[in-house]
Amino acid sequence: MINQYEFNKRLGKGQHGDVTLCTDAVTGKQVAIKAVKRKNPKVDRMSHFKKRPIPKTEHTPVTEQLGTTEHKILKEIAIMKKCRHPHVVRLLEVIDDRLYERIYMVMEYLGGGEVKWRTEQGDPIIRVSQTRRICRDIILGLDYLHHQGIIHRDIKPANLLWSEDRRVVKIADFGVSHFSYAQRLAALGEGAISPSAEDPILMDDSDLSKFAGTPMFLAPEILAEPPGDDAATNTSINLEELADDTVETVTLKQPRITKAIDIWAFGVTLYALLFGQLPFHGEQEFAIYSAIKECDWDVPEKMGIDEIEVGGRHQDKPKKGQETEGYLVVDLLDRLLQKDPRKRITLEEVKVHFPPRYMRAFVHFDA
Ligand SMILES: Nc1ncnc2c1ncn2[C@@H]1O[C@H](COP(=O)(O)OP(=O)(O)OP(=O)(O)O)[C@@H](O)[C@H]1O
Repeated sequence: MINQYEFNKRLGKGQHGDVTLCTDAVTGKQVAIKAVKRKNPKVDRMSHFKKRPIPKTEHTPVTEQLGTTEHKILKEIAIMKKCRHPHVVRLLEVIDDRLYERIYMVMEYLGGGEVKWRTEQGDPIIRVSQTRRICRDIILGLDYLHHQGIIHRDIKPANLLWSEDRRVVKIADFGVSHFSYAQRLAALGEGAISPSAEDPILMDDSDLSKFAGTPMFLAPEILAEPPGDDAATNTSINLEELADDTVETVTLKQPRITKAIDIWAFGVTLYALLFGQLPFHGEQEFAIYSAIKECDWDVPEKMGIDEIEVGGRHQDKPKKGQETEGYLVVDLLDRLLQKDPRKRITLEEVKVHFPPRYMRAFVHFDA
């Protein structure tokens, strides 16, 4: 028990600690508590080993423990504290246990678990209509995050959690997320906020010198610069892990972290949910990276567990109003998986053509 929370059962294990289902003895409500050790010498040694000297940026690092477990957790907390949205997992309280050097993140509990995207045989596991609902929730959640200046950096099915009744999906896991003051300013208009109003830990952008995320979901602009020597140590990573669990952090010379990387990862996620497979393939990690950077993707004949006809990767443009669902899906994927981030569709554009409340099909484009 910690404060009024009774620990029930373990929900999962993250890199920095366990997530446990707990009951709030005062309200009787269930919550999920992530318990993290402030100091994790083993993880810190590994990240120190992987890290290169931090380049100077306009924002000076705010903490001496930069890059340590403690810094990562404090940043994750600062980011989650900013968020209050129906499609973003809510942080309810933080308990700082100085005696045992632990931080407890008390979060709302999402009882439906992670969004699953494939069967053991590698087939789709959900219906196309369900994928549409999940998409709507991600778009709304992501749009909110981007307006807050937050780039999630690890959008993938495993970081999307279902509510108990499976009506709602929420974006979770802000372990590698980044706060961009410039993006926040752009969303609000100049003069709307001052940097001093922000938590100093958020203003530290030294983490932009690294790419973080899950390899199969990384945007091509992140991979554009050849990864350093330390990336070579990753070549033996199991490909199944690459798709589901592994979060890599490798130093890059020129960061290109903008909100467009979340749009790309959303595109990969949409593809995964529809087809039960990923759009880019390769025997090894670097083959996958070059496929992401250089290759086009293809589509299976059918999508969803309901096996709806897709109609092929390149389809003739139908007359307005006569678009099949397959055509609309491929069109949307095409715009999400644009290799050039400047040409990639924005969430504003997706929303204009894809009003969430009237979502008959995936998207309607005039152009
Ligand atoms: N609010 C929540 N409600 C229900 N289950 C949750 C919640 N948050 C996390 N979980 C579950 O706990 C597991 C671990 O979550 P966590 O975010 O710590 O792990 P992770 O994704 O491996 O992150 P990291 O690598 O940053 O430690 C996840 O698999 C998730 O299913």
